[in-house]
Amino acid sequence: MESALPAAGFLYWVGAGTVAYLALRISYSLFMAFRVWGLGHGPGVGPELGEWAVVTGGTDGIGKSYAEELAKCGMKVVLISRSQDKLNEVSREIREKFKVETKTIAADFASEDIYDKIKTSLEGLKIGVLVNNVGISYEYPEYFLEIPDLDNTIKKMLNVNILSVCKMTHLVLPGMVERSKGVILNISSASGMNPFPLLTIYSATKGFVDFFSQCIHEEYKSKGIFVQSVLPFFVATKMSKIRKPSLTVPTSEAYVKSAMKTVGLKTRTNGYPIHSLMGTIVCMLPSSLYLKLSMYRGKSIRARYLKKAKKN
Ligand SMILES: CC/C=C\C/C=C\C/C=C\C/C=C\C/C=C\CCCC(=O)CC(=O)SCCNC(=O)CCNC(=O)[C@H](O)C(C)(C)COP(=O)(O)OP(=O)(O)OC[C@H]1O[C@@H](n2cnc3c(N)ncnc32)[C@H](O)[C@@H]1OP(=O)(O)O
Ligand SMILES: NC(=O)C1=CN([C@@H]2O[C@H](COP(=O)(O)OP(=O)(O)OC[C@H]3O[C@@H](n4cnc5c(N)ncnc54)[C@H](OP(=O)(O)O)[C@@H]3O)[C@@H](O)[C@H]2O)C=CC1
Repeated sequence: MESALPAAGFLYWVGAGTVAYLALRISYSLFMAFRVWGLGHGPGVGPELGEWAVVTGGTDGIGKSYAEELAKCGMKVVLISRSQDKLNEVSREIREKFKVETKTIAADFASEDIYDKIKTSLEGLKIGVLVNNVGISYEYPEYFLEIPDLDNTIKKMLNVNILSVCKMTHLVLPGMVERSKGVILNISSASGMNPFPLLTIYSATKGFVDFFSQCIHEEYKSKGIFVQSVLPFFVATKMSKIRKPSLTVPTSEAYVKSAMKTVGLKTRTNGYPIHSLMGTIVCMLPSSLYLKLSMYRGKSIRARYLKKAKKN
């Protein structure tokens, strides 16, 4: 009986400590959410950082929306993607709508020999913002060994999702450091925060982007550089193949408008209020439960995709 009492006291303090810790974490998250999305603040970007913004994969989806938001802030925009026709069309739209200068570079980030051309095209530009947005995912969630053309997929996905982030940062960061200012926005994914089976290679590349962003921010924040890791859940774009936006699946325009409010305030963000809530819940789940749920989710999308493919 006597020896049970100190144990009960110990458990009491462990319990109280855990409750206090969770209460503090939740209050801090709510305070930050209110500060970012409730109070709002001016754009954390603009020509004062350097007149040009560079957006990789800037002709569709999330990248196109970043290019438009940055142009709205008065920045000149460089768009980089594969198709010159799409580049011409989107850059014309941006020039006409926002009255800013634009530049285009046609390059395929699946290749490794494009960076000399990009370097030459960017020479002499004062780049204030780099958005490392380009990324590719699976056609549909699939088991590792069943991925069509696996060897080629591995190489392509690593080049587009990882190599592009490192190489573009290498090209742009020296100028930012020289001018002691600059913002780098790296588009990771919620599947880079927590593993997402059946999107295994993709999820792992996005984990790389998240770690890379956090480390570079820590290395260069004292030089006036702000690096952000953006971790969206599903957004309605060609990549997700979700056609109809919903409460949890915003359009890319709504997503980016919201994510831009976090620039300068948060080094890691899910970018959208409901996505942040989802991120908080997911991070509190035991990892075995999370993995079971995400595997279940992946399997159900896979089944729907394969059923649809069989019909067509
Ligand atoms: C609060 C959270 C609490 C607990 C969570 C617990 C556990 C965690 C579980 C899941 C984790 C959650 C999110 C994942 C994390 C990160 C995701 C990041 C994604 C990312 O980074 C980008 C990608 O890589 S996307 C993956 C690659 N692309 C694909 O796999 C495309 C596959 N999809 C398709 O081919 C088609 O969409 C389809 C065949 C599945 C359906 O097409 P269709 O018949 O044409 O139907 P609709 O497009 O009209 O859609 C109908 C409804 O289905 C929903 N839906 C469609 N696609 C998806 C999808 N990929 N993921 C989720 N939901 C999808 C769509 O919203 C419609 O819903 P309703 O309106 O409700 O009917
Ligand atoms: N949509 C979603 O649900 C989520 C997306 N993300 C991330 O957001 C980023 C953008 O995704 P999203 O907007 O959905 O993608 P989209 O497929 O809608 O757009 C992709 C853009 O990248 C360009 N692009 C694709 N492949 C290459 C390549 N090899 N070389 C050069 N450019 C290329 C495309 O232009 P073109 O085809 O002309 O080359 C297009 O401009 C990605 O990094 C993705 O991982 C993260 C979480 C969720």
